[in-house]
Amino acid sequence: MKQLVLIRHGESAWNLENRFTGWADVDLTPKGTEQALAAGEDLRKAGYEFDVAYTSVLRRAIRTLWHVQDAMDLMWIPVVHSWRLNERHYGALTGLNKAETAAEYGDEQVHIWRRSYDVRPPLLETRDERNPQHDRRYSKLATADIPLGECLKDNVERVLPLWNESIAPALKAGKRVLLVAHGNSIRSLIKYLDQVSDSDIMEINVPNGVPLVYELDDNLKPIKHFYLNQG
Ligand SMILES: O=C(O)[C@H](O)COP(=O)(O)O
Repeated sequence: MKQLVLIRHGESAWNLENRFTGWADVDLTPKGTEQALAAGEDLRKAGYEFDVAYTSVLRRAIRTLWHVQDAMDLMWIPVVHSWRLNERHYGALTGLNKAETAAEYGDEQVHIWRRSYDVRPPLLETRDERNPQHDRRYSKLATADIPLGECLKDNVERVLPLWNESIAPALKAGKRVLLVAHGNSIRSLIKYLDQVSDSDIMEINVPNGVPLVYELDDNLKPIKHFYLNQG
């Protein structure tokens, strides 16, 4: 049996302010820090161990992972940081308040932007200061790989190369994998692992800071999955 645990970062400043976040690099709130530490404590008490961790290049996920590693006394394990695990890029919606945007464009439009599988949000202009091309951490990426706005389908296509080239081989080699990422990069993995349909994935939401345990067979097909300490 192969073990993969997925954790969405703890509450961020913009989760609290109800703002579209995407690739904006906001930090955890005090509650987010508590959620991250509690996730680590719960995993430790339940006897989980990890051999390698994966996270994004965004601080809310990285700091969540740090707290989990700290609570588990696992600060020494190797960590892979990949832009491929970043949140879905929210394009020109980045930074806007979700309720105010719904009041302006309607609940239905905002639901489509937030949950449809293949409708992108309005894209950023190339010259927009929120364009990741201006950020040094993405300087080694091909321009074509740097998004100006993504739908979940784009996010799935960005996550899967990391899965195929690094995460799946680690699992197949018997490593117990901890992955701390974001609501939509985790939904992308759930969609792939459980072969969720394009319409059913719209109903799946991932809570902040609650470990989602996957037990996989030797071919990495899910045997079962469950949220730790959620019944
Ligand atoms: O990027 C964001 O705003 C959130 O992390 C996820 O947003 P969503 O719930 O609108 O997909």
